[in-house]
Amino acid sequence: MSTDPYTYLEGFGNHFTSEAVHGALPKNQNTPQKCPYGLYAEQLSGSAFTAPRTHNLRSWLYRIRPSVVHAPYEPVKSDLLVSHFSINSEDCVVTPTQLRWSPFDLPAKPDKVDFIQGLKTVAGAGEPSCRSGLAVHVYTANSNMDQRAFYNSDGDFLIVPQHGVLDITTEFGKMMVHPNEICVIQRGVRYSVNLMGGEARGYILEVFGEHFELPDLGPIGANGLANPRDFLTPKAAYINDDENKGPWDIITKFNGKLFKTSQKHCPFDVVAWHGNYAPYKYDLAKFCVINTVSYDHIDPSIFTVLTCKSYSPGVAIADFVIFPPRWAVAEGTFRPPYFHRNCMSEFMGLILGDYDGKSGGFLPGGGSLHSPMTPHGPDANVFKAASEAELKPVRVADGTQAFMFESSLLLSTTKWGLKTCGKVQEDYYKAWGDLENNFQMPSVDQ
Ligand SMILES: O=C(O)Cc1cc(O)ccc1O
Ligand SMILES: [Fe+2]
Repeated sequence: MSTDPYTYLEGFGNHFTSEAVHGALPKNQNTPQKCPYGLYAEQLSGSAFTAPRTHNLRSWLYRIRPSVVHAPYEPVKSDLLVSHFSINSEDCVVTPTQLRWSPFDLPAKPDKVDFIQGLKTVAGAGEPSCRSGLAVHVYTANSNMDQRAFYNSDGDFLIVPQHGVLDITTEFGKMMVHPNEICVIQRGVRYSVNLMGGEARGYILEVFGEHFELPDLGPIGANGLANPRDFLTPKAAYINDDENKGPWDIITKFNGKLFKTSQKHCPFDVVAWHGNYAPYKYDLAKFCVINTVSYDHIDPSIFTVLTCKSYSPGVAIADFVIFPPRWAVAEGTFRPPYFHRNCMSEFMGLILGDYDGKSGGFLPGGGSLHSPMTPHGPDANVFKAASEAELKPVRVADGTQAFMFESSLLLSTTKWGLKTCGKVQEDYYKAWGDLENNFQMPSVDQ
C-alpha cells in the first residue's frame, strides 16, 4: 500500500461539496450578496454554460481573493512545448516508421528543473485554439514548484507518473499521486507540484476539446473496468496569506505557449467549493480486469480506463488503456498481442516491469509510437515463445504496468521527440526481422 496523507471525496463525476471551514459554503445559492466569512464567489466553467446536463461541468469556488487579482501576463520561453501539429508546423515531423524510445533522461544535476520546466512534447495532433486534438508530453523534474502555480488554458492533463511521487496542491485541495496511480487536472484548474522523492518522470496525455469520461460498458453490464467509486477528488484545503507570504508566479499554457503573471497572494486560498468540475486521481491497481475466459485475444479496448470521445460514436480522440496484472486462461490461443495494422495511433509507455508484447527494448520511462496503418505486433522472441507455450492458466503482467494512449487522430512527432531527445532506437525495426517463413505446404496426399 502506498502512503497518502490526504483524505478524498469518492466518486466519478459527482456533484461534490467540500468545506475546509464549516459554514463557508453559502446556503441555498451560489452568489449571495455577501458570502460567508467575507469570501469571494468564483465560478470555474469546464463546459459551455449551455452544454446539455450530461456534459455540463462547473464548480463554484469560495476564496479569500478572486483569481483576477494579479499583474499582467508576460511570455515565457517554452521551446520544447508543442501544441500545434499541422503539416506546416516547424516543430514537428510526420513519419509512418515504428518508433521506440529508450527511457527519457532525468534532469542532470546541478540543473534545477520543476514539473513545468521539465515538460517536453513528444507527439500530437490538432491544436488548442479550435479545441480539437491532443498532445503527448513527458515530464522529467528534480525540484519543487514551491511558490509557482500552473494552469492549462488549452486542455485537460491526464498525468501518468512513472518515477517519483507527486505531491500536488490544487485550488480544490491536495492530492498525492504515486507511480501506478494517475490523475486528471482539468483545463483552468491551478496547481503546484512538489516532488516527494526529489526526482520525477512521467507521461501526460493532453486533450484540447472534450474531457475524460468513463467508457460505456455495453454488454459488460453496470460494473467493472474502472469503477466510479475508486476515483478520488481532493477535499477543500486553503492557505491563508498570513501563513505563506507571496509573491506567487502563476504560469499558464495558452495556445501552446507559456505565459507568466505574478500576484502577492497564494492561489490556493479556496476555503470551500462545490460542483462537478474538479481534479481526481485513480489507483490503476483497482482496475477490475475483464477478458476472455474461453479463446482468442480480446482487443485492448477491454482495458480502457478513461476515454475522451469524439463526435463519432465509439471513436475516441484519445483512450487511456492499461495492460494490468491478470490471469491469462485463453485456450488454443496465441495469447500475447497479435500482429496488426490499426487505423488508430498507438503511443505506449511503461510504468513498471515489462510488457508481454516485447521481449526487450521497451523499458520503464521509455515509449513507443505505432502510427495509423503501420504494421506492428509481438517481436520474434515473443512470437516463438508464445507459439510453443503450454496453455495452462497463468498470471501475466504481475509487477508490471504498461499503458497506451490510443487516438483516432494521426500523431505527428516533435523535433525533440524524433531527434533532440536522443532516445529513438534506430534499430527498433529489427525486433521483427527474425520472424521466419514457417509455411509448410500440405503434402499432396493430405
Ligand atoms: O500494439 C500493442 O502492443 C498494443 C495492443 C495490445 C493488444 O493486446 C492488442 C492490440 C494492440 O494494439
Ligand atoms: Fe498495437
